[in-house]
Amino acid sequence: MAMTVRPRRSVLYMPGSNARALEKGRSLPADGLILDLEDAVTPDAKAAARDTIARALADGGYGGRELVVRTNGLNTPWGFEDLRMAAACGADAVLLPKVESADAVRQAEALLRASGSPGSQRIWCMMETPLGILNAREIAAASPAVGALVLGTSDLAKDLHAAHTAQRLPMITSLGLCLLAARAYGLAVLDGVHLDLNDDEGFAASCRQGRELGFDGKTLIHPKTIAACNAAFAPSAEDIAHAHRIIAAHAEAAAAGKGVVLVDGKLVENLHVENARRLVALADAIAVLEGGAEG
Ligand SMILES: CC(C)(COP(=O)(O)OP(=O)(O)OC[C@H]1O[C@@H](n2cnc3c(N)ncnc32)[C@H](O)[C@@H]1OP(=O)(O)O)[C@@H](O)C(=O)NCCC(=O)NCCSC(=O)C[C@H](O)C(=O)O
Ligand SMILES: [Mg+2]
Repeated sequence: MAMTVRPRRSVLYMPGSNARALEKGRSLPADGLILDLEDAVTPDAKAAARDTIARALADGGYGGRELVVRTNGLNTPWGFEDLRMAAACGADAVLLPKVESADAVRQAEALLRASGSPGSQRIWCMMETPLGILNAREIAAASPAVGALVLGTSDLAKDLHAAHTAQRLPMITSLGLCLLAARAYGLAVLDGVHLDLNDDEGFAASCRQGRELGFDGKTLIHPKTIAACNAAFAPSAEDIAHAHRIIAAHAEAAAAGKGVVLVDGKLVENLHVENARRLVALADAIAVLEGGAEG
């Protein structure tokens, strides 16, 4: 059975106020772009940034990259107008900041739909406050429109009074709760940003850890980190070859009336085949995206 998987290895934030960044986004090899109206934009630049994003999306040229607009909260002077623009701009998803309840998701969804947001436009939720993390399950289940949970580890570390450490132990409980909620409800889940742009080793380690934990990809703040992130979250050539061997060996066993088989001395059952199919589907989708990406 064919399986569709959308690659979300690397998702780059760019300030909506930075027209040069929005232009650059058309040729960067990120799987997704978050055009930000929230933390990266100063209050006096919010209205102009909203117009800049609307114009950039109307102009197009972003190829197969997934396009996401991060709005300000509805408890700010800009949230309502941001949602109205986001509903009409053609973005694939709207990213709500600091989501703490299912009600907040449903309120934003009602405003989006009333402003003309198409049914295909997803709602992504920033998970970045202690209450939001505690309510991860109800947020994930709030509406079929919810498409992804995105970790906001900077705000979260601040609110937890936690340190940013190499192993990220202070974050582990929160990462785990969001992963559980996302997987339980069939959502994508993206890891938070690595703030130190001079720390290549630490960045690589956090990508590795994110992938091992089960994240689909990582959010980024600078284009120079995209390639390493894409490599970390993509299946390797060996992974892909191994997945094909698992699928073939299991099919052969099934044809002989057996439900299990050994591959390289390891037991392979249906669940491993399912995993192998997902991995192959992801690799295929990456090949299509990279074949079609400009620049
Ligand atoms: C961090 C930066 C301010 C650094 O910018 P700059 O000094 O311009 O970097 P460079 O000179 O090295 O840039 C080289 C070229 O790359 C372009 N560039 C840089 N960053 C981006 C980007 N994010 N997207 C697209 N293009 C980018 C520059 O324009 C240069 O191009 P060229 O003219 O061709 O030389 C900057 O990187 C930046 O603003 N990053 C994004 C910051 C941001 O969005 N922050 C908010 C999101 S993170 C967050 O909120 C987390 C969450 O909420 C939480 O709580 O954890
Ligand atoms: Mg934040």
